[in-house]
Amino acid sequence: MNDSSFGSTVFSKEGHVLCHNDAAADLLSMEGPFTNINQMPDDVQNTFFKCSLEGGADHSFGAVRLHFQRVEKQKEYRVLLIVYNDPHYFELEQIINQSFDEILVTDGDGVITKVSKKCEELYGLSEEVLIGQKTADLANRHVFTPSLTPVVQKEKKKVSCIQGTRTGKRLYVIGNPIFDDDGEIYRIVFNSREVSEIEMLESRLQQTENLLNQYRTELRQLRQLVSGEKEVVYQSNEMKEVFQLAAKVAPVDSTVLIAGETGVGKGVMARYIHQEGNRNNNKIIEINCGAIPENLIESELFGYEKGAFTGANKAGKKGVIELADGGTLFLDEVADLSLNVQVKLLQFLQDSCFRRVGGNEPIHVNTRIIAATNQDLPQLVKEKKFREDLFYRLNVVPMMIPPLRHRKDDIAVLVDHFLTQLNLKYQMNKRISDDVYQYLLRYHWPGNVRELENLIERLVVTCEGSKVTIEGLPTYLIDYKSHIQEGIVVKDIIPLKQAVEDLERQLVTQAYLKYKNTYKCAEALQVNQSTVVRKIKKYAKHGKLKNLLTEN
Ligand SMILES: Nc1ncnc2c1ncn2[C@@H]1O[C@H](COP(=O)(O)OP(=O)(O)OP(=O)(O)O)[C@@H](O)[C@H]1O
Repeated sequence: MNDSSFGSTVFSKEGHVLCHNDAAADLLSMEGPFTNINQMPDDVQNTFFKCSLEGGADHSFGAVRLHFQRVEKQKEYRVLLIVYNDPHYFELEQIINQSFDEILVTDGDGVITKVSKKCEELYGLSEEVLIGQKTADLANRHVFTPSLTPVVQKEKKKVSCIQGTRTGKRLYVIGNPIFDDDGEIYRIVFNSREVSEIEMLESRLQQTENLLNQYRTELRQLRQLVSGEKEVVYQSNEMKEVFQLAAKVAPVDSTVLIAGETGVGKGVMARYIHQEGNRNNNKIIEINCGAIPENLIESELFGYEKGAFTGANKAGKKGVIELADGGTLFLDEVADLSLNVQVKLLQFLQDSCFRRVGGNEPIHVNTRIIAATNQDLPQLVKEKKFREDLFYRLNVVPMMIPPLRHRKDDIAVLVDHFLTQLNLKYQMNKRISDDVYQYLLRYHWPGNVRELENLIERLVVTCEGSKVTIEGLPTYLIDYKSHIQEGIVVKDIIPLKQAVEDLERQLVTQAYLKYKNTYKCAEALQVNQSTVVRKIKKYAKHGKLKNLLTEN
């Protein structure tokens, strides 16, 4: 006890000094040996009595700190006084004891030099009992097993394990070596935490993450509502494939030609590609080539020099190709461009440079082009209404967005998405009944996603109550269902296989007679174009189809 740099005194509960070391007398500036608490200053005595009542007390005495601790000894108790002359040590002691983890420190040989108060809870042994013991002996006595000390000593780095304790707890323990100047282990610090606590923290973390995701979604929806920016949702395998392609083309500068019926989401896709690409710090400019009069579209695209034509801005004007420099230009309805403008666009795509209307100077820009059309461009090329060379230039990466009726798996997610947005927008909480979903799934959606979006808005706004039911549906949706159900009239009983083939042949032949184009047939029959080609081959061996194909 006399070797310690701390002052230590042990009292009986009545205040008799049972023993003390020299440092205690030194630090308290008292003549030793002292025999009773009443020989000490009043404030020290008061702290002693406070400790007796409460089990522990701290006190500052001049430059030193006193720490009283009540130690239960069978039927009586004793009070231990520890005097620190180093306030930092006292502070460290407090920090260790406040730590959420149990902290146990050994020397390089595994002899415990320090433990935090939590040890009693985890191992069922007090600080006084544990200090001075070897972790290997404690492991042998199953106070905790296995001992991590030999592993840290061997590995000489941070290691961890799961320990069991004699109190029946499971601990996650991390052992960290501390080295002296010679690179030898001088201390090992172990941090232990109950596994159930970790599991509880994990589950809390999970709950917090879920909440965070929910807030993120709400924030994104609110942002979209405020900025008008639209989110893209899809579920079908068809759209998954389209988006995989979009993810591949987004980071490169290749020109993309997006084909698809009106309202399928070609504009949405163009914005998605721009947003996911490297140009998203710059803007995407969208222009509907079909909505601008033919005599204006050239100057709109390429700009004009001052005095280029009567009525022009005196200073001249930049066109959208120039304005989108560094970003993306989305040419919607590209098939509507006149042949003259097509030539100029082709030149730009080849050289990345153009001349303004009325200008001679070539202007170089770095603008990515994404084009879209709902027309059959190869057919327009055949009819010489669209330049073949421009078609190939635009069609570097072709992308086809299927009509909604060919990807019915998207309908439910789109409905939910629009419903959430509209509920947010109109501060409502409307839901859609299951039978309404069935009608929505059956319908053929000629106006595609746009039509669906508009219908949902109409239903949300006009339906009474919190649920949209079939009574609120427009009659064309209800009638469409009955049309499908009535379908084909059976007059006679024939083998099913033969009936199916007959019907298939008739439908394929009629469709091909009408459209003379496999893509249009596929659309009318609501199957893939490859299926139409296969069926035509199958049924063309004889009959009308054979004649038709030989005529062509
Ligand atoms: N996958 C989707 N997720 C969410 N909204 C979509 C999706 N696809 C389309 N929409 C919505 O449908 C509407 C029509 O989309 P968009 O204007 O992009 O179609 P489009 O094919 O470019 O039509 P058009 O041929 O008439 O120009 C828009 O309001 C768009 O936000």
